[in-house]
Amino acid sequence: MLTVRAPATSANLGSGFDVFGVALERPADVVRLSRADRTTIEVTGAGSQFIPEDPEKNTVGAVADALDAPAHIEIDKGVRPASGLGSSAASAAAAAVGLNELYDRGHSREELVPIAAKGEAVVSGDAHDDNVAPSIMGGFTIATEAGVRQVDASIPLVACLPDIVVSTRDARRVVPETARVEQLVETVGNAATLTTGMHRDDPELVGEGMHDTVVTPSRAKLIDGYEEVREAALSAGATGVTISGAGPTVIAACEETRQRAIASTMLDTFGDRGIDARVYQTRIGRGARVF
Ligand SMILES: Nc1ncnc2c1ncn2[C@@H]1O[C@H](COP(=O)(O)OP(=O)(O)OP(=O)(O)O)[C@@H](O)[C@H]1O
Ligand SMILES: N[C@@H](CCO)C(=O)O
Repeated sequence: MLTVRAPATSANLGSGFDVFGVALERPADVVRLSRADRTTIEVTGAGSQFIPEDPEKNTVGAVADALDAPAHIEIDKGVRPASGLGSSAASAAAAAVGLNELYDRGHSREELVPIAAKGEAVVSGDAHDDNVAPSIMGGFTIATEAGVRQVDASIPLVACLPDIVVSTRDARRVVPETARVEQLVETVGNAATLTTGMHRDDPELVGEGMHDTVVTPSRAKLIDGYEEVREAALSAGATGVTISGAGPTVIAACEETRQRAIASTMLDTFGDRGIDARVYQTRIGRGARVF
C-alpha cells in the first residue's frame, strides 16, 4: 500500500491557455494504491457521487492501463469535480506518481506528465497537460509539444469556487477558433510578463500577466457574477483575476496581506447574487508527494 497526495491546480492563468498551470498548496486529492490482478476503484470525498468507479471512465483507470500497473485504488477527493481546479487531473497525477513507484517503472516526473494526461483524455476528450503537469511537478509549469518547463514559485492566491457546475467539455466548446494579430501580440506580452513574475516571485507582474482578451471573455458568460467578482477582488487589492482552468473557480493573485480581504469580498459578491461559494486562501505549492 502506498499513499500519494496530489494538489489541485489552476490552468491557463489567463494568457497561457492550454499551456500555463500552477500547483496549489490546497486543496488536494489523497490516493491510496496497492498492487492487484486487475484495477478496481473506490471514490470518497468531495463530489464523489458524480465520479465513476468504472476504470474505463475514471482518470486513474487510464493511467493504470498506460503503465500496465493494475491496482486497487482508493481516491479520497479533496478537489471537487467540474471545479476548474484540476479535479480529474489531481487523481490522474496521484495515480501516475504512485503506480510508477509501486511497480518501479522508473519514469521521471516529466515523463509521467503525458501518461497522466491519458487520464485527462478520458474525461475532456483531449489530453491537455496543463493541469497534470503542475500537479505532478509542482510550482508553475509551461507545457508545450517540446515538453514541460517548471519554475518554483510561491505566489499567494485566492481561489473562489461558486456552487455552479461548468464541465471542461462545455467550456472548451465556447473557445473562439480564431484571434486577431493584435490579440496575439497582447497575449505574448502578458504571458512573458507573467512568466517573469513567476521567476521573480512578484505578484504584481504575475497579476498583470493574467489579463486575457481571447478565451476568458467567452467563458466568463458561463459564470454568473464573474465580472462583479473580478472587479470586487481587484478593488480589494488583487493584482490580477481570471478564470481558473475551465471554471467556474475564479482565481486572484495578490500579496499575502490582502488574501483575507479578497477572499471575503469574492464570497460576498457571489452571495449578493444568491450564489453560495467556498474560498481557498492558498499559494503556489509543491507537486504530488508519496507518503
Ligand atoms: N478521479 C476523478 N476525479 C474527478 N473527476 C473525475 C475523475 N475521473 C473521472 N472524472 C470525471 O471528470 C469530470 C470532472 O472533470 P472536469 O475536467 O470537467 O473538471 P475539473 O477537472 O475539476 O476541472 P478543470 O479540468 O477545468 O480544472 C467529472 O465529470 C468526473 O465524473
Ligand atoms: N486548458 C484547459 C484546462 C482545463 O482545466 C481548458 O481551459 O480547457
